[in-house]
Amino acid sequence: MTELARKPVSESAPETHEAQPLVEAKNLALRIPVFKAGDRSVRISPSRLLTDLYFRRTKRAVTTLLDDVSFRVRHGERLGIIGANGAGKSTLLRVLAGIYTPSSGELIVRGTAKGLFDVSLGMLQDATGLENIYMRGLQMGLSFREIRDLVPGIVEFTELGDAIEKPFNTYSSGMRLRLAVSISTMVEPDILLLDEWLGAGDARFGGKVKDRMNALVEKSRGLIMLRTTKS
Ligand SMILES: Nc1ncnc2c1ncn2[C@@H]1O[C@H](COP(=O)(O)OP(=O)(O)OP(=O)(O)O)[C@@H](O)[C@H]1O
Repeated sequence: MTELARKPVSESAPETHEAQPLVEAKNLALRIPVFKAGDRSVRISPSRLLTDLYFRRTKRAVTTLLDDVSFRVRHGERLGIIGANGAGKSTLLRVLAGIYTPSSGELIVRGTAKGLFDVSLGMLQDATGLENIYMRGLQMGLSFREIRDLVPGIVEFTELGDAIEKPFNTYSSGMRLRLAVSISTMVEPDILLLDEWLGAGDARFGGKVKDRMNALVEKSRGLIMLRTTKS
């Protein structure tokens, strides 16, 4: 396995040559250390020490979430990744979106790869809906001016009205979902990463979300979508 690099994933996405794949993953692996609750404690009880010694437990375990994953996605292609619960599908999307850096292997992403998954991730509980729009927009690489231009459309889509000025932690779960989905769909990525098809809120809002997602799918140059198998 080659030591990795998520090769320059240019956010300012130069027009890529259509002959080049949008995504090239070669032998990707992701290994992360897993801490047990007691690992960070300075107190070690004698019984805990003896148990760890008996089972020959090392202090830090490393778990392999992805191993030897290779694939390509070309312009116009739609790739479905099917696997059982816990197979590593969402983890793979997070690697493609740049949230996790692979431990080894090679990943080339030509263009912007953004996902409609973990939609509520990164919301600031004490900040208002509007402030969260700005925060998430900046995290997505947009400028203040770009966000400001997008705000009216986002706010309208949420149908939150004046509540957009209220703190996120005062929102109902349906309101949170509306805001999160509206923010997550505000930019059109080149490569769209979908974790199952999102069902959002009530039936009417769910219909709006479906329409918006269909539009994003049509505009994207490539699509990677997850589906969980039953067993
Ligand atoms: N940050 C983490 N630390 C430790 N283990 C993790 C972490 N994230 C995921 N895992 C583990 O990695 C495995 C893969 O998780 P992942 O969420 O990618 O699976 P999935 O295929 O998307 O599952 P599902 O269909 O249930 O959503 C699981 O066993 C999960 O417990």
